[in-house]
Amino acid sequence: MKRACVFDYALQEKLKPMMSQLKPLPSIYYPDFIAANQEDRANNLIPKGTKQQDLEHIRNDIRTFKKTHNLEQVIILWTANTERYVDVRPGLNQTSDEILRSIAANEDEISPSNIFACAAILENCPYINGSPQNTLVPGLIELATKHQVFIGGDDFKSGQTKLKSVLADFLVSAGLKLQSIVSYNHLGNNDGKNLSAPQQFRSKEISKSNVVDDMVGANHLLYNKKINEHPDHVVVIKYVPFVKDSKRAMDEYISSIFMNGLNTIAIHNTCEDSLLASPLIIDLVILTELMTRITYKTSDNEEYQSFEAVLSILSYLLKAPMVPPGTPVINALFKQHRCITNILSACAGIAMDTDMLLEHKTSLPKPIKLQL
Ligand SMILES: O=P([O-])([O-])O[C@@H]1[C@@H](O)[C@H](O)[C@@H](O)[C@H](O)[C@@H]1O
Repeated sequence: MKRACVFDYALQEKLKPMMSQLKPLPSIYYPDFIAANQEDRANNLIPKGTKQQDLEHIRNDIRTFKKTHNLEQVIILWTANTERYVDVRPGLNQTSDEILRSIAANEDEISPSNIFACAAILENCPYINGSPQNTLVPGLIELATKHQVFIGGDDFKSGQTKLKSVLADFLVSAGLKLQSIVSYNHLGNNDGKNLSAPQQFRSKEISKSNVVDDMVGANHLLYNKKINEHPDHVVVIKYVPFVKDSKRAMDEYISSIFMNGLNTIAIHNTCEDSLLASPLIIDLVILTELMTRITYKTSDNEEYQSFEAVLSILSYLLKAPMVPPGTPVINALFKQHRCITNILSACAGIAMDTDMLLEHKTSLPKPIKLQL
C-alpha cells in the first residue's frame, strides 16, 4: 500500500491495522513469463520445486484456506502480473490430459497462471483471469468443462477500453463510420513497469485491440465484410514512473460522416488505475458466486443444469471476454449490461425491460404504481 502510493498518508494510517492482518501466501515465479524488471519483487516464493509440486502446493493452499475460514466456496481471481502469451500447441495444452501431463513433465511452457487455474479447477473453485494473457488455454477450458467449474476472463475492463466499447457502439450504430482509433496511455505503477517489456505489452495490446470487432462486424453497410474492412486501431502504453498509479489516457476517434465530412473526438482521461480496477474484482467475484447458484431446466430435460463453464456473463467487466467455443463475442457495453440485468430479471421472474414504454405511447392500461 505504501509502495503503491495510491492512498494518501492519512488513509493509509487508518487502513494499516486491517491491511497488516493480510499476509500474502508464498507464490510461484517463473522468470520467463513476466518482465525481467519484476525480479526484485519476487520475494515471497514457494521453495523451488517441480511444476507438479507447485500445483499440489497451490491446491493445498486452497483447501487449507477454505477449511481455515470455514467457506462453502472459494473463487480464485488472478490479479497478478500480465504474463507473456503461452504457446498453444498439440501435445502441450490443447486437451485436459495434455496440460496435466505437461505439468507432470515440468514443461517450460507451463506458466504460473496455468498452474493457478489448474489448481483452482481441480479444487472445484471458479477461476477468473483479471490479466490479458491467454492463461485459459483449450486444455484448461476442457478441464473446467469436465469438472463443471466456472472460468472467465480476460483482463479487467477498467477505463480506456470500457469507454471505447461505448463510443464505438454509439458511433457505428449512428452510422458514423469509425475509421481510426488511437489509444495512448502512460502510467507509473508496477503494472506499467511490467508492461514496458515487449512480450507483456503484446498481451495487453491484444486484449485492448479486439473490443470494437463485434460492433464493426455487425454493420455490413459501413464495413465491407468481404475485404474484412476495419477501422485503424492503435494501442500505445508507456511507463512513466513519475505519474505512479495516476494513469493518463489519451484517445482520438475519427469517423467519416455525411458528404465525406470527418468527425474527430479527442479525449484526455486521468484516473488512478487501481481504483478503477479494484471494484471490478469485487463485482467479478460476486457475480461468479451468484452464477454458481443459478441452474435451469428446459421442457425437454427435467434435470436442472448449470450455465456453460466459460462464464461469458462476466464480459461486462472484462476487456477480452471469453465465451464458450463457437459462440459470439459481445463487446458493446450496454448489451453486456442488459445481458446481466435480463438474466437476473428472469431468475426473479420479473418481466424484462423492453424500453418500448408502450403504455405511455398508446391507450394501453397504465402501469400500477407500487407503494414500496
Ligand atoms: O482498462 P483500460 O483502461 O482500457 O486498460 C488499462 C491499460 O490502459 C493500462 O495501461 C493498464 O496498466 C491497465 O491494467 C489497464 O488494462
